[in-house]
Amino acid sequence: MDDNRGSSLGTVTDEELLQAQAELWNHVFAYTKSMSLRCAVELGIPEAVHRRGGSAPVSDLIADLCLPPSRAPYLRRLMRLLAHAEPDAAYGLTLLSRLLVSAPGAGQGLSPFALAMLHPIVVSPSMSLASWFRAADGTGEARVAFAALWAVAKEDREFGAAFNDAMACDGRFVMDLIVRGDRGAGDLFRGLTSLVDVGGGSGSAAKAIAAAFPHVNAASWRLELPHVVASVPPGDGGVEFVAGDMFEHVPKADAVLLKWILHGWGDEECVRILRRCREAISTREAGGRVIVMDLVVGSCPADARATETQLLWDVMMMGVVGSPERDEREWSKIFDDAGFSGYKILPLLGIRSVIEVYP
Ligand SMILES: C[S@@+](CC[C@H](N)C(=O)[O-])C[C@H]1O[C@@H](n2cnc3c(N)ncnc32)[C@H](O)[C@@H]1O
Repeated sequence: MDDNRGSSLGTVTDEELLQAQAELWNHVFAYTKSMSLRCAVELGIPEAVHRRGGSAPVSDLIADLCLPPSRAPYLRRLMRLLAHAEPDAAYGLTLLSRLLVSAPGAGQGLSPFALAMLHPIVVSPSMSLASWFRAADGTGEARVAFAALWAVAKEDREFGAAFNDAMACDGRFVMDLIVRGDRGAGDLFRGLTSLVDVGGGSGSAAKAIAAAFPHVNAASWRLELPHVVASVPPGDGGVEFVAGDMFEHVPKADAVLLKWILHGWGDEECVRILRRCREAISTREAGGRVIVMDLVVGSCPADARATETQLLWDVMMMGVVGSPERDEREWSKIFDDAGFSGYKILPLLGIRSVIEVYP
């Protein structure tokens, strides 16, 4: 194993690299915390917590603030992020509500200051989580609005190129760790004779797997949307591209890789994708499995900073794409609903995990 990355840094271990990546995300998504605080203030949460004597379960907040009941799981996520930084979540919220509602001498507290300083223009252009929370129950229009924002961003050529670069860069980063196998991840692809990388993007992950594991190389595909396939030169990286839609059909193979796919979709869509994957893979006895690379919220309980990064991702995904990250219980439910018989979570990628899901 060659652990020495770059002479100026001396020896950098895989663990440190993963920590550095999490730290980078903490900075990148720092605005998510401000966005969440603004949302809480706009919704009147500090006042509601204050009226309830300093603490209130989410169900009470939903009722007190007349928010649609369907928003309860999302409000729980928002409060989870806001409360996380405090050693004692309830105490932290009490303090926050005191500060914002009744700071001594401030008369009306500091809410107006927080609102001004956390104005959407400062925090995040054209995005108001609070209006999403207030949106009428069951309409889903806010999700559509966020999805539309996301789509506009993706249509922006500069953003599109940056997004694709980011994905390709992550594919190389993760696969380098896995392929070198220092963390026991090398076993993931052992024994497989074929693999489909569903939503494989630029293909950096599939290419790394094909190069490192020639037995998989014999029959590997990347399934991508037709316009993505059309944009890639033929013969790129020795991994064949297949144009298609993962909701309709996944080509047959021993295993399917879903790297950073499912966290972008709601539960129903995930179950549909996973059903197609289940139809595609070999039996469990023959080594068939779906390899999910995604975040399992709560997978690093002893590391408060890592957990914070997970919660930032959670609220960021909830706000931008409308689909939050999942904890183990939530993952387990969608695997069950898609007809899988079991799964194993391997916390191999820092704040992200590899989940092997068995037919
Ligand atoms: C977040 S990117 C992940 C890319 C890659 N797996 C990675 O981790 O770098 C999601 C990918 O899914 C692809 N995708 C979206 N909808 C799809 C569909 N219905 N069928 C196949 N691929 C799809 C997108 O084109 C995009 O490349």
